[in-house]
Amino acid sequence: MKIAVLGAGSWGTTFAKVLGDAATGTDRAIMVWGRRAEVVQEINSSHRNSRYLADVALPESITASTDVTEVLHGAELVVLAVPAQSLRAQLHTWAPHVAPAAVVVSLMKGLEVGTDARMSQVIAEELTLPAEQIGVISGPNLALEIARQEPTASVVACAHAQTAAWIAAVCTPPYFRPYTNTDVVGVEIGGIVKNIIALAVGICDGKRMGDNTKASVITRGLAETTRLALALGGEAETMAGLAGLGDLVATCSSPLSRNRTAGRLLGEGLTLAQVGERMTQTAEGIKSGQAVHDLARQLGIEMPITEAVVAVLAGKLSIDELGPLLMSRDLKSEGEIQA
Ligand SMILES: NC(=O)C1=CN([C@@H]2O[C@H](COP(=O)(O)OP(=O)(O)OC[C@H]3O[C@@H](n4cnc5c(N)ncnc54)[C@H](O)[C@@H]3O)[C@@H](O)[C@H]2O)C=CC1
Ligand SMILES: O=C(CO)COP(=O)(O)O
Repeated sequence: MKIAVLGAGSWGTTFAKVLGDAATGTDRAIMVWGRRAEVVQEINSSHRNSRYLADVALPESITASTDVTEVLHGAELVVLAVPAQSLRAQLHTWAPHVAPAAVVVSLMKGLEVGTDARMSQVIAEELTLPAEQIGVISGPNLALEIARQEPTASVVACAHAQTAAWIAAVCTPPYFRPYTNTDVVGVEIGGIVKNIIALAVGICDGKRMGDNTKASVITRGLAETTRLALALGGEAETMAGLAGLGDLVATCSSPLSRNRTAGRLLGEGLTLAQVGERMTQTAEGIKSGQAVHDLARQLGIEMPITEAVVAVLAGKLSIDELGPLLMSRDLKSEGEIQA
């Protein structure tokens, strides 16, 4: 079996390792596409990607190339792990090389700015694939912890349960346990919005705020994530699961999170441009925030934390105004779905 992983960053490389470790001793071949020749060369010569994964050793079944034609040739599973805003343009180039029967899986947690499309929708449009060939993987999945083989659960979602089960069976090494779900919308929305909530929690950290404050942001963040997911046809149970609550907790708690780190730097007083200079990896919430905000507006959904974070990112709200703005909202019942 051949598997193509497009994107040799933190999560793409880690997921390639998951795929390799899930099939030790078989003839599975995993080929990774990377933009940078030096990253590709290091994977091939030393079985490492030190730029993203320090000294983690990669399985020998993984090879890499900068030539996407070679990587996609004969791949029955194609895994996509590039920054969300770059996916559509990349798929224009990649589409002719994807086998018509291939199952395509998104690892990405972003919403496309301008179209408000989820990554599974971008894939469906650009590759003209049916829903049964499109999967999404999301959950509390900080790449470096998984690369270090720390036990982790995740969610494989596909509208067709059989495809989800097939994908899950392909990516189950001893340290990674995927659960299946047919709620693609809920799984994707959970992964997208938690990045924005993590920016807010990071801001709290940067302002040296305590755990009550952060737990309040996380919990109300889940409430607004759930509102959006339900409005789009997602399920409340998904939001209480690994791709909702699970990912939100992991991302908002971990110093490994790029989104929380970006928020912390903003909270410490750096400008967005200065944060951008410091970050070497993708913090999807910074760009997706605007798309989530636009989508919520269109649907008439209140997402106050997202709205406030987006205003901060746009320079329309100062960090010091953020807390008082959220605290002065009208009082309401916790049970109100539209609150
Ligand atoms: N790192 C993590 O812990 C996790 C990341 N994700 C998601 O996976 C996706 C990929 O993230 P990471 O691998 O962490 O990011 P990363 O920043 O570590 O790597 C991104 C990769 O995409 C490449 N890239 C950058 N701009 C590009 C462009 N315009 N066209 C094509 N390739 C480009 C980079 O060279 C790099 O190989 C994101 O949507 C992220 O939210 C999801 C779960 C865990
Ligand atoms: O999605 C992630 C964990 O599940 C990674 O979060 P960050 O992109 O904030 O690092």
